[in-house]
Amino acid sequence: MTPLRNPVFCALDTTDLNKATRMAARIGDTVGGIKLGLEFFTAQGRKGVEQVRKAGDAPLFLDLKFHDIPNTVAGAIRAATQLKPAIVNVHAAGGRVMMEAAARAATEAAEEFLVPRPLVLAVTVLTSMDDEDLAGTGVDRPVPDQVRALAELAQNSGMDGVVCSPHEASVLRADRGSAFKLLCPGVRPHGSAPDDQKRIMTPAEALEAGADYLVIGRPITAHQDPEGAAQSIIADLPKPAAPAGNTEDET
Ligand SMILES: O=C(O)c1cc(=O)[nH]c(=O)n1[C@@H]1O[C@H](COP(=O)(O)O)[C@@H](O)[C@H]1O
Repeated sequence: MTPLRNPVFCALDTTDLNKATRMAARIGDTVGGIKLGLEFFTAQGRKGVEQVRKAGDAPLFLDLKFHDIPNTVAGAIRAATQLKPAIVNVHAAGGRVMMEAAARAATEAAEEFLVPRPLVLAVTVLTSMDDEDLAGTGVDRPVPDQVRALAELAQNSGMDGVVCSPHEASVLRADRGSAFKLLCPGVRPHGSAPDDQKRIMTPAEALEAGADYLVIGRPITAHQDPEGAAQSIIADLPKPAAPAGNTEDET
């Protein structure tokens, strides 16, 4: 993936094409990337995605969270790859064979259609869920244990990284190494409402915990000044460490 200007993907969760296009035009050159997900795609489809990405001129995370039999997911990844997203995703709970098929489909589609290969990430446990919600699905271990197990499965199945909450970022960074991408929603600047998110941290805390990318939606899009909100979130991020050997001569 080409380097981003910063790690923040802004989620444009709306069914309204004009609203999404206007928002992309307003914040597209401030944020690191734009995320379009199920709400927008179900209403506006591929043409809508193309229109928003032209308006925003920022890398696209196409968040469709595929979870189906391997053949169906491979076909969906193939179709998604043609839209030239930087990132696509599937649910890790779809299992090893499904994730292997997804990774292979991204590689093959990129070669066939002469487009960049997107990163394929696996969603572990949704950031809107806590232990009780997870237990309700029949999984009795605590959320962090389930996230660690799904991340291991995802890495062994050829995923480029996972979607997790910032709460799990530091342990996954230690478990899975520095090359495995960690993309974290569930990010809220100080003073923002959690909304339906249950495992949250601030943008700075999430990056310090080891996140590579942050997904932030409503704290920007529902703000009365979305550009200002995005700029202030980005200004407060810790600066990346300078490369080794690049220290200034202080004499
Ligand atoms: O895959 C995702 O992007 C995702 C995974 C997850 O576990 N939690 C989560 O919130 N998301 C997405 O991240 C965005 C978060 O939006 P806000 O809660 O408005 O910041 C939404 O578009 C969600 O669909």
